[in-house]
Amino acid sequence: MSFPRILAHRLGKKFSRSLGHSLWHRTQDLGRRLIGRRPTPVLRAGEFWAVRDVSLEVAAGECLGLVGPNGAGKSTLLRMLGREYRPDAGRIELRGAVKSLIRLGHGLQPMYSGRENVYLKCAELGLSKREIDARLDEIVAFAELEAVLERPVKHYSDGMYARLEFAIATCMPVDILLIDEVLAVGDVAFQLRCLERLQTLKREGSALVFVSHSEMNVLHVADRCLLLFDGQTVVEGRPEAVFGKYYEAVGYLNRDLKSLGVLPTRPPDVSAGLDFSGSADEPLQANPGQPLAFELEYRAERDFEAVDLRLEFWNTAGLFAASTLTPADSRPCLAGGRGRLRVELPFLGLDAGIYDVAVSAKAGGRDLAYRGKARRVQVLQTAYDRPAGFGVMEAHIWTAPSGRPS
Ligand SMILES: Nc1ncnc2c1ncn2[C@@H]1O[C@H](COP(=O)(O)OP(=O)(O)OP(=O)(O)O)[C@@H](O)[C@H]1O
Repeated sequence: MSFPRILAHRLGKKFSRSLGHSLWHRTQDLGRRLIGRRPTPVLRAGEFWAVRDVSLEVAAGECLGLVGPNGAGKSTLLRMLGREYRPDAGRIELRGAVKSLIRLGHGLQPMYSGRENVYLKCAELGLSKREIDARLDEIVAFAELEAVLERPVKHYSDGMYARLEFAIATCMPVDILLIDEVLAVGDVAFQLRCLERLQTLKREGSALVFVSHSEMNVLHVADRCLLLFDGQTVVEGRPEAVFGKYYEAVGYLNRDLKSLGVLPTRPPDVSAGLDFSGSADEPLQANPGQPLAFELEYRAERDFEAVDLRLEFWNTAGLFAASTLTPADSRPCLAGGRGRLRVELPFLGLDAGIYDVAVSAKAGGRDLAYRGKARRVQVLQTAYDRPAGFGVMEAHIWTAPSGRPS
């Protein structure tokens, strides 16, 4: 049975807005601690609460996500849990060894090779030489660094460095793992491997606290989430519900952003005289902001005139990301039997990630088909300055052999 590994009760952490105040207050706090008293629970001149009155509990085998806008207090809370910051209020009880993955890029020896770092860091984690020998290949394969294993890690890119550090830190079960936005440096494939690794750690009984701005990553791994605003918990609950509230709150606070409302769920597959075969092949690879073209296979029980086709893109966490809008003159007529449709999107308005492409078909006001997983598309991370995200995309569709409609 799972038991709480982390218990935090009414945690608070204050910071000062200026260095002068900070030095003065720290000296006062030190004086109080020396005589066995806690720092004053009231705010002094220039101070503010970075985290205030936050309570949480994380069981073995569970992952708690911490979400919220920049400056909400997520990292400060995590650092208190990792004993890096001493709380100014409240108390923390940790049952088991704690591993923090808060700032990747500081934990390796720059002059040593990747291989030497694996041995050094794994030995620090308590593994014997024989145990490290047995894990070396797996760690290196996970980080995909076979080709550079003998190079000093100071010559690694930021992403390579972070991959090795993550692979080493998670190569064995840990009681409590604190993770702060460390996946952001890796490419999409590595992020997915990391999420799977975190799932494995959960199954092995680790308690995880995971800070991320990536909704997809949080939904993948977190069982519950806390939404923080201005250092305080405003909502706690299932990740989907917490993100729903988060969007609502952001819309409310900024006034000019609309609430996204209730997130739709993927409908069941339907086939009424028309069906699309799903494809479990390798995902199609695409780039944000670039065109995307592919073919879809269908089977129609009879001829259908002017079929209105719509594509939907659902991310791997099952969240709706985008759909297409097809011009009225781009409604193909489908001949009975088997056939293929050619689909072209001139501009792919999606962020990096893996998406299931769902296809829905209507004709004469009737639903003919809905196929939730007709294709898979992997949108690659290219540049951060390309427009991408939620939205509606233009699409042109026609029957494959006969070419473009006139
Ligand atoms: N060492 C520090 N000294 C003074 N202020 C700090 C310190 N660390 C954090 N803060 C402040 O505390 C508040 C909470 O910061 P924190 O880094 O915890 O937020 P966050 O939710 O992790 O933000 P982000 O999403 O941008 O990483 C912010 O106002 C930040 O400026």
